[in-house]
Amino acid sequence: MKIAITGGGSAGHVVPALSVAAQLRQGGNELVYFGRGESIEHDYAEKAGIRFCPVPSAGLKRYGSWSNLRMPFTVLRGIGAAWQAMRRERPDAVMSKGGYVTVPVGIAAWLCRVPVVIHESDHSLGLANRILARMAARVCLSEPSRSKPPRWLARKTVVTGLPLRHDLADGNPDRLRQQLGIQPGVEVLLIFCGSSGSHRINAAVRSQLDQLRNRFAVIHVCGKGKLDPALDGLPGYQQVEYLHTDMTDALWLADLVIGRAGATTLAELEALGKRAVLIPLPASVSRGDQLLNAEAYAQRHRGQCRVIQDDEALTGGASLASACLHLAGAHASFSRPDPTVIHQAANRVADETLSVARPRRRRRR
Ligand SMILES: CC(=O)N[C@H]1[C@@H](OP(=O)(O)OP(=O)(O)OC[C@H]2O[C@@H](n3ccc(=O)[nH]c3=O)[C@H](O)[C@@H]2O)O[C@H](CO)[C@@H](O)[C@@H]1O
Repeated sequence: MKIAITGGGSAGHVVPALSVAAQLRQGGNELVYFGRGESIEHDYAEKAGIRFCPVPSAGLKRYGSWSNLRMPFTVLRGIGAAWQAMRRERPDAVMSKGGYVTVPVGIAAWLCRVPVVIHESDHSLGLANRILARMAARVCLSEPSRSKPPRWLARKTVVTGLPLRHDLADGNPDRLRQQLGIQPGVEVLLIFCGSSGSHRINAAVRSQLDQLRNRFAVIHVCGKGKLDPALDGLPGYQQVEYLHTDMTDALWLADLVIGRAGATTLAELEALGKRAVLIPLPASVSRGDQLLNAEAYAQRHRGQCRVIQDDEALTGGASLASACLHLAGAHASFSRPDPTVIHQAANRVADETLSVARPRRRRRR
């Protein structure tokens, strides 16, 4: 079969999309990725060796912005580009992982009668998935819905779990420890805030570096363009913009993680049994799912997780440092993850996609 994958805007969508892609490829299926040109999805698809079809798209800014006026026209252009690519590529199904780029792709697939499977990681459907749910053949969820869905939606919904990064079972923490020159026995604090980093959390961490470095070797993933050159070479502190292939090793190496509460990040921390200080994205700048994600994680991992609100208290940084010191040395439940469990959700989404695929005739290239 030939499957088109789409999903983008942030790694929280792209990482799971690629783990489903890896399962599909293992089963001998042909892949093509639909996403925005020069984007995070383009980088990841290229690294995974998946052919890429660029599709223009734009999302709605939650704070009033003039660019919202242009958005419908960009989406229309995107539908046109995706429609043309769909007619050329003739995929048998589309697996759509969320993010605004999926809207023109999903609509074009629906117009071309290509079955679409969507996956939602969060507690409630994101805007793109809400738009595509009616057109989708299948709606995959990470966990059972908290509210009763309408009958038309319940009929096509399946709970698959959240596809975890496909190399999560293969971490090699010693390699990274050696590469970064961290002494054996020193506890490692890994800080990363989703895929783009957070100015506010970076500032809070930097204001407490002396305390944190006293207790931990600190690996700070700051986000693109968010490094502080003044801190280069500071003993016990390493800053990087982004971790690509090293991310799994960093997750394995970390004794404690400071992060946002994106669903993909939390699923990774959960799979590896990591202690965490979570600072969920506030409802003022999101639809509030991270608050629910963080609360649920803290309840499941009592004594191993602290949740701090992103407010004035965070800006001072002291609450962040004291939460880290409180959790330092706490008993952690890390265990080597079982690869079958790691690949389970990606496998299920791949199976759902193949089950709705409609084989079509393709022109010979
Ligand atoms: C601001 C926003 O809308 N965030 C949403 C976005 O999260 P966003 O994409 O920001 O973040 P997530 O925490 O869900 O996932 C981040 C992913 O990036 C990876 N990573 C991160 C940093 C790095 O240097 N290298 C790397 O590989 C992480 O391992 C993880 O796989 O999608 C999630 C899943 O739908 C939602 O729950 C979040 O609410």
